[in-house]
Amino acid sequence: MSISADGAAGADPGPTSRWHPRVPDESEFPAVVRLVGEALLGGKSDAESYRELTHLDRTLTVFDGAQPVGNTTALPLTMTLPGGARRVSGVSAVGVWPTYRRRGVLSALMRRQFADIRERGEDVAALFASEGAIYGRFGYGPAASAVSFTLPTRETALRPDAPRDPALRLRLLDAAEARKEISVVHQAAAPQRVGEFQRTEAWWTRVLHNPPGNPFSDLKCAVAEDDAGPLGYVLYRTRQVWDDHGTADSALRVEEVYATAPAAHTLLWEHVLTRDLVTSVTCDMAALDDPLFHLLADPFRARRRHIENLWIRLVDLPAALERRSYAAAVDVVLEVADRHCPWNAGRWRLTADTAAARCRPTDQEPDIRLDAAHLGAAYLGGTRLGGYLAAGLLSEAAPGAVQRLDTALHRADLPYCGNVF
Ligand SMILES: CC(=O)SCCNC(=O)CCNC(=O)[C@H](O)C(C)(C)COP(=O)(O)OP(=O)(O)OC[C@H]1O[C@@H](n2cnc3c(N)ncnc32)[C@H](O)[C@@H]1OP(=O)(O)O
Repeated sequence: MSISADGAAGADPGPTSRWHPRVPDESEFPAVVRLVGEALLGGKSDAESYRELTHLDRTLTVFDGAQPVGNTTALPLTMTLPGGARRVSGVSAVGVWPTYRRRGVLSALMRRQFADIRERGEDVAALFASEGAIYGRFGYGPAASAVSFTLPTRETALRPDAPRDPALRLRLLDAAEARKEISVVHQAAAPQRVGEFQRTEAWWTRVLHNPPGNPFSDLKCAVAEDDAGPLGYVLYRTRQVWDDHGTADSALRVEEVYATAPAAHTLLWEHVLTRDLVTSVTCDMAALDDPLFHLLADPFRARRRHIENLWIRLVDLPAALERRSYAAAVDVVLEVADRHCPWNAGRWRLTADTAAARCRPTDQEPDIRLDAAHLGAAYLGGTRLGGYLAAGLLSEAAPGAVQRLDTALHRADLPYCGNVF
């Protein structure tokens, strides 16, 4: 029996599992789409839009006869990580047919997927979880948080000393027309934030899609630019509303803001906050440390709600720890429990400084005993191992070892991914 991050010691869906995941073929894909749509209670178009993004050879499906009963895929994402951008497996489209749940289908899929990811030479997997209780047992840890928020426009203003540049201009256009310009801004902004990934054409098609039946307008885009070109953009939708007295009460929903200069950021937010007829601006997802929260004259006016963002899994633990950058020197022996990637389990000596890192097997006594999920949570620098220590979920034999490791893993920015996958 092994310990796991969720404290459970459940059934091990090892090679004796009755489920044998395999790559589906093109003719089977429509049934896979239906399975994922049904499991996630998503609309048909939701699931279908995955086809463009899905690489069949990175998809695994469990069949019972001809019927697909479980699925997962690993999207190839070039994600910004501490240490630079590299290929990450973006795990998505996870679903089990409702009459097959709790019979080990997901466990069989996860186990096979980890082996495939490792074989491809990718050391980190990332996902957005539908529920918090699913992925800890598989060695994923909650690595990033985000906020959604609402701003009542009549009570909201930006600080007078917010950076403003008279050389900047703003253009409002249909989002599809702006595709090329804004992709350049996004490409430049993504490396600045741990957790963001570079968007392919298929991703842009998905981001700029206008779903039928949406009560909000088609996507609009405001681009902030100077003579050298675009420096930022905001994508948003509006909904025209008149209250019972015939007074304008319209809503504006910000889908995303990316800027490579602080003054562009100010200009874009001032644009959405001052659109005529709008009384409330909402944003479904933003980084916890989005510059906007510092720029508001009264930050209390932003009604914020905490939401979960990326979960991270170190599939090849020594490779992932060696490829990471560190904020301070550390020399620590870790004893890692890993039920689903047994090649990670055991003792590792991590020796790192701000220039390089080395992670090798050792038989030295451990300083910290923890689960692979704890290292996944801490990997992006947004979750402190000290929290798990305080909760009694990991232990340290050498006093201060967790604090030293947290210091080395520290990042000045908070991790965030602006694209749910
Ligand atoms: C990255 C993404 O795509 S996120 C989307 C995830 N998908 C969904 O939420 C769709 C709806 N749910 C489902 O399709 C399924 O219930 C799944 C995929 C969450 C789980 O699939 P199952 O085949 O039932 O999981 P499986 O039987 O392998 O369970 C493994 C273990 O996880 C536990 N578990 C599975 N799902 C959950 C859950 N939602 N909450 C709590 N525990 C869970 C099981 O009890 C079992 O525990 P044990 O090891 O202690 O016995």
